[in-house]
Amino acid sequence: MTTILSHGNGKAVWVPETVPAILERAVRERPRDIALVSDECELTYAQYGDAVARLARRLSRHGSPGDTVAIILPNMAATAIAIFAAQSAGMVAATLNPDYTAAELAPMIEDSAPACAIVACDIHPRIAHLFAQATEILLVDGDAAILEDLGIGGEEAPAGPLPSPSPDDLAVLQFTGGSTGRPKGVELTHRAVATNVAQREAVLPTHFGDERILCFMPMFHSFAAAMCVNLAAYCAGKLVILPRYRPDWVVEAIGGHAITRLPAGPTVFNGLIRFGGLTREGVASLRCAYSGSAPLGIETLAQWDALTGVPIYEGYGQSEAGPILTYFGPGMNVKPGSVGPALPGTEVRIVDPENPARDLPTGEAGEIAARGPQVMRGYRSLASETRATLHGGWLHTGDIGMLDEDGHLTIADRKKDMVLISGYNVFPREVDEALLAHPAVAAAACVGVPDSYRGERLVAFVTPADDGEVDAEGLADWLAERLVRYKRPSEYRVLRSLPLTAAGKIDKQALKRAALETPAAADGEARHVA
Ligand SMILES: Nc1ncnc2c1ncn2[C@@H]1O[C@H](COP(=O)(O)OP(=O)(O)OP(=O)(O)O)[C@@H](O)[C@H]1O
Repeated sequence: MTTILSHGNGKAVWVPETVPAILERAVRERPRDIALVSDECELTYAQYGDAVARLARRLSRHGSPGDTVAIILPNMAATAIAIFAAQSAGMVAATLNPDYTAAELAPMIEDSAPACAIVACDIHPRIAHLFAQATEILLVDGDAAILEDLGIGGEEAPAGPLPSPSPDDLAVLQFTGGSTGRPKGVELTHRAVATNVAQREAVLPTHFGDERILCFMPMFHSFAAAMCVNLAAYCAGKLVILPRYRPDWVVEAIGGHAITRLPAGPTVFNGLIRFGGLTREGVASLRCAYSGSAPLGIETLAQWDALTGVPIYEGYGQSEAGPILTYFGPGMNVKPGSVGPALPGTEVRIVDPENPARDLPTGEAGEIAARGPQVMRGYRSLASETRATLHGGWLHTGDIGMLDEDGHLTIADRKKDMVLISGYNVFPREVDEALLAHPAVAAAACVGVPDSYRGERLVAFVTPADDGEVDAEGLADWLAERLVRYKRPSEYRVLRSLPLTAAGKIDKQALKRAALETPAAADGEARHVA
């Protein structure tokens, strides 16, 4: 059975009840269309569906519905196949970052307690000891090898259908990006994930059977799972998978595959602008780009627009929310710096961070709370964190933001990144934006560190644009014209590049650690100005 989700301007979209149903529709309606393209393979929807069914059968032999399947693969077609296969077998897909060290993966594997693990051959030797004896390990030596192993394209008859999981069963165990601490395992049901795909569709409609989507964002992360893997299957589009982000590969793939949709994080848009290989003609096939997972600078948006003319729609969410809560879409009055209105079926409130029962008025900054079908069931094995995050169906996001009179949300910062200087709340993101607007700055991030006099102070990290020079005094003068004194950093450090998390966000934890070290730290040159 399918249901209809009504949307602001009256359009109705299909709401799948489970995640496998998304792929099943594409297989049924577009069997001969190309579904997946990677370095090693090109699969039609019929072959994609067949590969998923065969792998699901194999997984079912080694585990039961409700068991977890750990998927530790780089970006490749097998990753998408493995996710759908686990879910089609009624099991729970847990995608883990293949670049993590064994020590980083250990707690996630312990929390997942996987019945099966699908692991890349070259990664396996260094993590083999983390799995329990009973875990069945399927090794993957490239897309071509796994497809051959599954018998895809051979003479064998296609595998028959599998029993469907129910909407309230768990579909995904999604580990958070770890930007603010140890990654937490978020439990999402089929209903949460499948409804969230339809909610996104209601705001950002696709053309069924006529989309080409580029995937270079890490597939283990919730953004790529939603905006690449599930989005492509929902619209029966072609998913072109790159092993990772490299600006020249991205530019080449956009032209070579006539890509229509480009999901990316802000650091990618920045990188592509600076790469210099983008032309209007080169991106003529793009209908739009999607930004999410971290703040898109107003400056980046303006530069991208001037260079390409392609709209970027920005949204906001977190792994705990299926993962999307808000998005701008075509036909909306897009306001730079804002992340759009709540998706249909989603409520967003701003509450007092000290007293979550108290709503704050329009325009006032407070903690973002959200409610909707996409919200998680809870964190795996972290009952007290779950109780602290979910109250009566409301997800307390740990992000600070405000709503305007149109119901559009603006993110000020993460609660954990907010800094208290001489009794004033300072959002480092506002200072980052002001620094980014300086023509000599390519990237900027400020972090708070303890200060015996002011309580906390800000340390700014910047990278120079085009390998030029950034002058700390110049930056201080620039900010003096734009920000009140207490918001200005007390120290500036210049780095060749800013550290990124595995999900491609600026790693503020690493910067905090660097800020606490002696000023003449590692990679950069430190200059005190106040
Ligand atoms: N458009 C956006 N603008 C600003 N911040 C965003 C945006 N989209 C997402 N974010 C940030 O990313 C967070 C969600 O990221 P994710 O679920 O990957 O985990 P993480 O927060 O990076 O890691 P952890 O929860 O482990 O610290 C949000 O809570 C928010 O802080």
